[in-house]
Amino acid sequence: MNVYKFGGASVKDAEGVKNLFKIINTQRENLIIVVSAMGKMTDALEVLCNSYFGKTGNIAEVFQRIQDFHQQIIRDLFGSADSEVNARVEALYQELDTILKSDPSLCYDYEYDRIICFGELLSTTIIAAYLEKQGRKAKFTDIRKCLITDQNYRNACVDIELSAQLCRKTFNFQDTFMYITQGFIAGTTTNQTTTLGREGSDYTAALLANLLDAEDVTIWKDVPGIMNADPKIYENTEIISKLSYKEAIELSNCGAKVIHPKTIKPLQNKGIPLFVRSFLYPESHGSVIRELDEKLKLPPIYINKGDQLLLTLSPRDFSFIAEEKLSRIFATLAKYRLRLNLMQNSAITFSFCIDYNEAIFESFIDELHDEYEVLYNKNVRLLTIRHYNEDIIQQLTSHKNVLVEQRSRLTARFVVADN
Ligand SMILES: Nc1ncnc2c1ncn2[C@@H]1O[C@H](COP(=O)(O)OP(=O)(O)O)[C@@H](O)[C@H]1O
Ligand SMILES: N[C@@H](CC(=O)OP(=O)(O)O)C(=O)O
Repeated sequence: MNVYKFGGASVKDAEGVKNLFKIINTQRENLIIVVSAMGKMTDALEVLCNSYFGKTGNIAEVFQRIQDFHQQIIRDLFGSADSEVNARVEALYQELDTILKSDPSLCYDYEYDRIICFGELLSTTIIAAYLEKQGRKAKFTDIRKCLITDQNYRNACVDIELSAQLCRKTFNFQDTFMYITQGFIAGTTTNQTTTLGREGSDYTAALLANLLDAEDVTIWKDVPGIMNADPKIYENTEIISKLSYKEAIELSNCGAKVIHPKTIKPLQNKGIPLFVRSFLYPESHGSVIRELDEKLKLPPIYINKGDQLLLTLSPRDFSFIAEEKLSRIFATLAKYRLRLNLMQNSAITFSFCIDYNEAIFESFIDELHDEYEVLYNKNVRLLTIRHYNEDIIQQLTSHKNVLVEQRSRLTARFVVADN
């Protein structure tokens, strides 16, 4: 059995859906198709959720834009005559409308998950109907019934044992050899919707592959494979055709957007290969991530993580930054769900980089202020160079304002202020 994952970029319009059909149509093995929301629909649903929760009043307008986007794709795929797909999609709009007309609870994260899931529910409903129309029926499966998580809304943690049982029952391949299901979303034992963290559909594909012992996973992207840098930012990038799991974990963890960081572990645990291939050139092999015996000679790989906040804390009482202080700083980071992207300490300072988040910036700093003098730089970027050499460091950092620098045997990291 294989798992294919199609992200938002691959199904951003009717042409994308037709292309998905062409790709899966060549497949002869048992297959699970995992799909994300179409195009930028998760961003649009976030705006809708914020309007609903903050009662800002333009709910109807945003909701209409979301419906118009999907209706255009439906018209392009089915013409105006297909009433069945329209009925299914209309039922989803109704369900969402009912939520939007009720008063929100006090829990933003709960409201977020029950609204944001409609991106994936709409995309899989439309694509399932299109595949059926083309004569390649894929069984529509609501992942929320079998991928079970705790109630940590927006960043839920999967109950592996229960999900394994339920997923094996659901994806049993007895009456079909193809399923279509949603990435990113999941459910609780009490039928609440949860999500696995933004861009978590790659992770869903890896989880399903692990739970069902898939042969391999392919994620279809708008790039030829894993490149030595983001081809949308840098020129003259080259494809890396083979990578070890360990290397892939390091890259995604440093911010290489091409794979979600949580994706690799479930695959590594079962030795399942991950292919990253281009949906634009499906005949090309792309990249494969797997257990590798040989030591690969890799070119310098560089990752640019923008919109970072660099903070430097110095205790007001001039005491040392020791374990107790660090553990309190970590607890504050965990409270705000902030992930450390880089850290460095001296006797009386602790510096770290996190993703900048306007919504919590002030209260986070306020919380640290009593105990520390807090200095910060907004709008910096974190540049990571794996397998570095002096030439590439020179090329990427010369004439730049480097605020922090760290080097280990394989990795060099720089916090850079561009202005
Ligand atoms: N090293 C890299 N190799 C390839 N793509 C990369 C790399 N680093 C960042 N990217 C970016 O990742 C994007 C694909 O990931 P993403 O947009 O999350 O896909 P999707 O949402 O379709 O799953 C590419 O368009 C590219 O800009
Ligand atoms: N739609 C979700 C999940 C996801 O993984 O999407 P994509 O595969 O398009 O990155 C998001 O945008 O966060």
